[in-house]
This record gives sequence, C-alpha cells and structure tokens, in this order.
Amino acid sequence: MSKQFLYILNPISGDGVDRAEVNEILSNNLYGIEVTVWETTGESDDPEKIKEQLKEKKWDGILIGGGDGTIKMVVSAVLGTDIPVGIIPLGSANGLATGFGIHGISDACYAIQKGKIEKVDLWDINGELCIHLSDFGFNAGLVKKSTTMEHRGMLAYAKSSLEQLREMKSYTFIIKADGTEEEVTAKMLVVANGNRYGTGAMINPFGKVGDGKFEVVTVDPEGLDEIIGLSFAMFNDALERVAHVKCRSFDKAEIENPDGADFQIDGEVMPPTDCVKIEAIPHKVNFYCLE
Ligand SMILES: Nc1ncnc2c1ncn2[C@@H]1O[C@H](COP(=O)(O)OP(=O)(O)OP(=O)(O)O)[C@@H](O)[C@H]1O
Repeated sequence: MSKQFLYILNPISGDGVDRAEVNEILSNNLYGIEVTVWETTGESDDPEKIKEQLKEKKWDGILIGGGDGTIKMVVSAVLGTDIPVGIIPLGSANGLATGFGIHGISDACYAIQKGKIEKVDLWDINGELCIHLSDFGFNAGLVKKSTTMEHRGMLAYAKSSLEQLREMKSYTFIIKADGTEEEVTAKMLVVANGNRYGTGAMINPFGKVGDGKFEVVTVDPEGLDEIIGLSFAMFNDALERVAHVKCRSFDKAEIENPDGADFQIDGEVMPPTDCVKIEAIPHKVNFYCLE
C-alpha cells in the first residue's frame, strides 16, 4: 500500500521555478508515495488550516514546497506531531533546505526515499521560531541588504557581500548563560543549531541539530588577511583552526546587543533589538536530511 503524504505547497514562492518540471521530478522519484497537495493562501490562518488537514488522515509524511518562510510556517503548525517532514526547496534562497543537505528537488526526493530522519531541535528567540541559524552583525546586515534588492537569491547575496565587506565593523555583545557573563567584541555573533549557511559556509563545526544544545559562535577577523583566511576556513571545514573564532554550547542564554547590530533568524531580518533570550521549544521536528 502507498504511503500517504500531505504536500503543503506555496504556489508563489521562488524566482522563476518551473513548477511543471518540479512536479515531473517529484512524480518520477517519489515511488510508493501518494501525494495530496494543499496550497497555502498567504493568509494568517494558514497554520490553522494545516492543522485541520493533519486531522484528515493518518499521514506518513509531510512535504513542504516553498522557501524558508513557508517551512517555518508549516513547522509551527506541525509541532507536537512526529510526522516526518521533507523539504522541497522552491524558495528563492532556500537557506534552510541547503542547511539540511538538500540542494535541489532531486536531493529532496533522494532524502525522502532514503528515509534518513534527523530529530531537529527548535529554539524560541524572543518569541520567534529558530530552526537553523540566527545571527547578529555582518551576515544579518548582508541579509538585510540582499532582501531589499529588486532580485533576490544568490546573485543579490554576492553583490551585497561586497558592499557589506567594505562597511564591516565590530560590535560588543554580552553573553549571559550558565550563571556567567561574557563580554565579547565581534564582527558577527551566531546562534547556531545547524552547521552551515545556505552558501555552504561552515559556521558551527561541532554542533548537532538534535543534541538539545545550540552554539554561540563569535567571529572577529581583523584586516584583509584574516577575512580571506576566515572565508577559506569556512569553505574548507577548517574553522576550528581560526584563532578569532570562538564557540560555546548552551541550552539557554541571553545575549545583549548594546551597539544595535543587525539581527536575523533563519534568513529573516528581525526588528532592531538590544537583547534576545534563547530557550528550547519542547518539541523536535523530524526532518528528512542528507547530512
Ligand atoms: N497563495 C499565496 N499567495 C500569496 N502569497 C503567499 C501564498 N502562499 C504563501 N504566501 C506568502 O509567501 C511568503 C513565504 O514565501 P517563502 O519564504 O516560502 O518563499 P521565498 O520568499 O520565495 O523564499 P526564500 O525565503 O527562500 O527566499 C509568505 O509571505 C506568505 O505569506
């Protein structure tokens, strides 16, 4: 008997994704799976409607077709169920999907057929859901720049990187956790559940997505040599050898941001904030992964 999957599809996400081609790849590669499509509307009651869909049948899996915004919306609706979730990356940037090793539709199908599931921790950061990576400073500023560009995606990200490098500055952060307080100066502070950005750059070499902990990684390169060295290390999995990169592991923390560094969660720019509290959400989500 076929497995029953609910496919929650955002009909508008992504820049020029050929949906007919996607459907063909899915139907050619998801064998033994019967897919029921439900399209998001973009209205605020989508999560409630998804919860109703979940009650319709005993689903064996959920597919999410869309970008990071759609993934987070669906995850918030399926919290507390154990149903495995497969990401079909149809967004313009797909940072979350690539963070789980899903670089395209074929990868997504392969992960689902292979059935490798990771129980992924979820974090509450000032009331916002964080699945993968959140950061202050350099990268958040970059995300802010690239999301205001007319065309989104990797090209916008590359253009914004050059501008952002020219403006790079240090910020003070105060990390309060485990009864201690640490003041640090860094170009960037990352709250990391996952390991890599969507670009493939490693930021959290030791973290595990399901270990009940997140890492706070600070990065503070000085001058062009250290910036080049850092980029090389991030793309060659050698970050642990970089002296100005420091990594700590916590299950709860508070981070003060007195200099007002830009802040983003899973690719979404947040309003200015001078303090965040990071706490575990008492549910994990079962993602089909390739990493
Ligand atoms: N049927 C719909 N019509 C209009 N907007 C929709 C619809 N369904 C969802 N949306 C909107 O789509 C947005 C989420 O898009 P999503 O982040 O998944 O894609 P993206 O922006 O193309 O990708 P990425 O986040 O990877 O850059 C939300 O703002 C949501 O309200």
